[in-house]
Amino acid sequence: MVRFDDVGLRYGSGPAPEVLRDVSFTLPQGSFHWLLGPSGAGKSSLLGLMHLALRPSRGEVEVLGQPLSRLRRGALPGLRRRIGVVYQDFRLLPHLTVFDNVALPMRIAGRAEAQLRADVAEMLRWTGLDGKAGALPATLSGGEQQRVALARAVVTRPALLVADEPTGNLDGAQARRVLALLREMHRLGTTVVVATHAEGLVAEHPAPALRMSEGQLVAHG
Ligand SMILES: Nc1ncnc2c1ncn2[C@@H]1O[C@H](COP(=O)(O)OP(=O)(O)OP(=O)(O)O)[C@@H](O)[C@H]1O
Repeated sequence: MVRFDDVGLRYGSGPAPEVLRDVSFTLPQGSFHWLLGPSGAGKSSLLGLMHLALRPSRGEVEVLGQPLSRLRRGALPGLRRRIGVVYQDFRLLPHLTVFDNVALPMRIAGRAEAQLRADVAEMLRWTGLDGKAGALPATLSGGEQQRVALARAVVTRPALLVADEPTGNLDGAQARRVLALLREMHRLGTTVVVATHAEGLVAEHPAPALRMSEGQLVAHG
């Protein structure tokens, strides 16, 4: 479950204006939501709060049942590990192979190498990348890189998956494929939030949406 209660966010200190204002909503565990709104509306900022990269300037953010204001500092890494993130710009590590990029969160979590190999191999099959395990990111197409980013985000089977424009640079077929994988994660029980400008894709996959405008939530349903 994700709950925002009267959340405001301002970057930096001082009198900068809030980029998010009075944002309140609840996403039930296991739900799928689109996050919509024009460029600059605050979608990435909202997702940053959701995956705990940012802290609200006011209000309460509760993620996976944990209100952040009451979270012990030492509990933050463990909570973060239960959240998968697909970044707008992929953020793959260029010197690591596809396999090692996908394995990274499992290695950070201290998983045994034998178990990890099976899970990463399964994830590469699932995303249609099994022939690319040894490739470096720079040798892949945009769609392939996007699928590596997705495989890395879900390999630890996160309870919450947050995706920022995951079909941004993809053609229609690639975009549909990435979306099918996100819907499959949702079917398996993960709470999924997808920020997008791709209204065509949204029309093809009707689901509840959070709609942002100028830092405020203007529709939820
Ligand atoms: N690191 C930052 N420091 C200062 N201001 C920022 C920062 N990141 C975003 N902003 C500002 O916050 C506002 C919301 O930006 P945000 O990236 O959340 O919007 P968005 O809806 O995700 O846009 P897009 O669809 O173009 O990705 C914008 O005015 C932006 O300039």
